[in-house]
Amino acid sequence: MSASQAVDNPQPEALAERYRARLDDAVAELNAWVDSDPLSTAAAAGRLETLRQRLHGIAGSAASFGYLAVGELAQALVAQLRLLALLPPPALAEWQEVCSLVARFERLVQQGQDSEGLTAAGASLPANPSLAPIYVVEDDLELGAVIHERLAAHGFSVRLLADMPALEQAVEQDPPAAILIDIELGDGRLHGAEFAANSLVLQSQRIPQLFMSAHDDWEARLSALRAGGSGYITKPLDFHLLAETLDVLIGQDDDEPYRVLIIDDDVDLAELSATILSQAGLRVEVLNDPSELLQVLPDFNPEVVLLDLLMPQASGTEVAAVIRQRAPRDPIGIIILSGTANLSSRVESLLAGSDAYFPKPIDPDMLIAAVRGRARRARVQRMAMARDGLTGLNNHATVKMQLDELMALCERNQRPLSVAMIDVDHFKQVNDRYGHLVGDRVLANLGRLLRNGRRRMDVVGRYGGEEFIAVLPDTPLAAAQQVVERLRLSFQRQRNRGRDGEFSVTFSAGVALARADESVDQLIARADQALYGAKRGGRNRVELAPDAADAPA
Ligand SMILES: Nc1nc2c(ncn2[C@@H]2O[C@H](COP(=O)(O)OP(=O)(O)OP(=O)(O)O)[C@@H](O)[C@H]2O)c(=O)[nH]1
Repeated sequence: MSASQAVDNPQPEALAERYRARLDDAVAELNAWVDSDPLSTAAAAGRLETLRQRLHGIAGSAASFGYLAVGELAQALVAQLRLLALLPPPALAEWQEVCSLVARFERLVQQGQDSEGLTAAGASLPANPSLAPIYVVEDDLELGAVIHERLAAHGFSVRLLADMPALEQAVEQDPPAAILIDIELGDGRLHGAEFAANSLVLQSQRIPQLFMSAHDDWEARLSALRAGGSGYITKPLDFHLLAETLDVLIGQDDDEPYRVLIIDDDVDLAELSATILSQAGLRVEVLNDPSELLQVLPDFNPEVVLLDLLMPQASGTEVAAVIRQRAPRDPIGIIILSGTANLSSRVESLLAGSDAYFPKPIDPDMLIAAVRGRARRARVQRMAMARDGLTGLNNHATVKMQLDELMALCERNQRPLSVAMIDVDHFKQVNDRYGHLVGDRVLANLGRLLRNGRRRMDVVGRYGGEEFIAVLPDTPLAAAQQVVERLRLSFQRQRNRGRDGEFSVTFSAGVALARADESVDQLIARADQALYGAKRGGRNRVELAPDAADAPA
């Protein structure tokens, strides 16, 4: 295979078969080794190390193929072989333990799978071309294919790469949304992390990196951290946890500069602070008269306001109080700068709602750090307030506000806009049969699918309970229908884990095209009407609301 090639992804059934053959080979090799009286041969140490590595690979991958107990036993064998290698021969008691573990390993392999393994469903989800892919570097190709399959079922588009040079090349050609690297590539225990740490290509890009490893030790975690890893996940992989971790890593990717409003009657000082902050990459607006505050706040919507304490029109303390009164729940940061070291004015300004009080002159680095830190926190908190806690999607109020803005924009530009209301089918039965937590997970999966399946300009949100909304600007009805159909098929293929096995869930959807002069509520009501039609028509389908041309008069 050439360095830049992505790995072809074999069918899951073939993979399962291949994995079983790999286990059988390992059993045969272990038995041959035990029979060869290894304690007395000179080449024993080398062979033992090869076997140990082989078992280590199995320990990391077996659970993903449904051999949970085999994986656990392989782990125990690895530890026992390590011990054997350390002790001076003949370590008879340890050797007997190895023999008994090998016999148990063989029995477990013969018993077959004991947990959820690889199946065909979900293997061929359509990749969403508008979503930047996740690059996965895994030289155990079977495990790589499982990761590919599982992440695809969670709505990610995945590209599998066999080694780090292939990753570098792929990243240069087409940067991914995130990278998942097996830390133990090739022969080295930390090769993946070491390569990443020394790779100019990877270090020069700000792509989130996540490392996976069969080890959970300090050295491995530290090397992943030093390589720039933002996450570390252990094998056997919990794919839900992996998907959630990737969600967080990808969600952190926010390039929009922080916004700072400076209010200071001293024009020169205000300009100085503005220059320092602009050069640090922040967006800055300056007001020399605080009475203009209420006009500027809604449009500029800063994350931080930097206030002078003593101004002729109003004190910084009063301005801080007005900002807090105007929106008591808004986590906007307020920093007061003052030449006076007077304790009572400091206390007063903090009581009025400011977050920090710094004496002038403030050191530029200190100013940047203070503003950035508060801006980041304000942005994260604002995002959390605008989002639904379970799915991470926009909540009801936010999505309606965004729909309102997008409808106005599309109408101004004479572009079509479609809205889809999506409702999980028979969701009550899911809760009743598998429990609320499993139901929550189904909703979270649908949320992820919608988020990952959308184009940049689309807005998706959780409208309530098990109902979701997708707003598709610049999209006529037929195209919207196709988008929602694709999502419907993907969702139906997702496999969810319940206490008595796997199950799949479907949704119904109604799609409506916005009419001129229609309100947000009217548009949503028509999409809801179409959704009702889809439910009545048997569920697991997408219905269209009649558009203007053939709508009843
Ligand atoms: N687990 C979980 N369940 C929820 C959540 N929000 C709403 N539900 C449940 O979703 C179910 C919705 O049930 P129904 O409105 O009767 O509809 P349905 O069973 O989905 O049936 P159809 O929509 O007619 O296909 C109710 O049992 C709610 O309790 C949530 O956040 N988590």
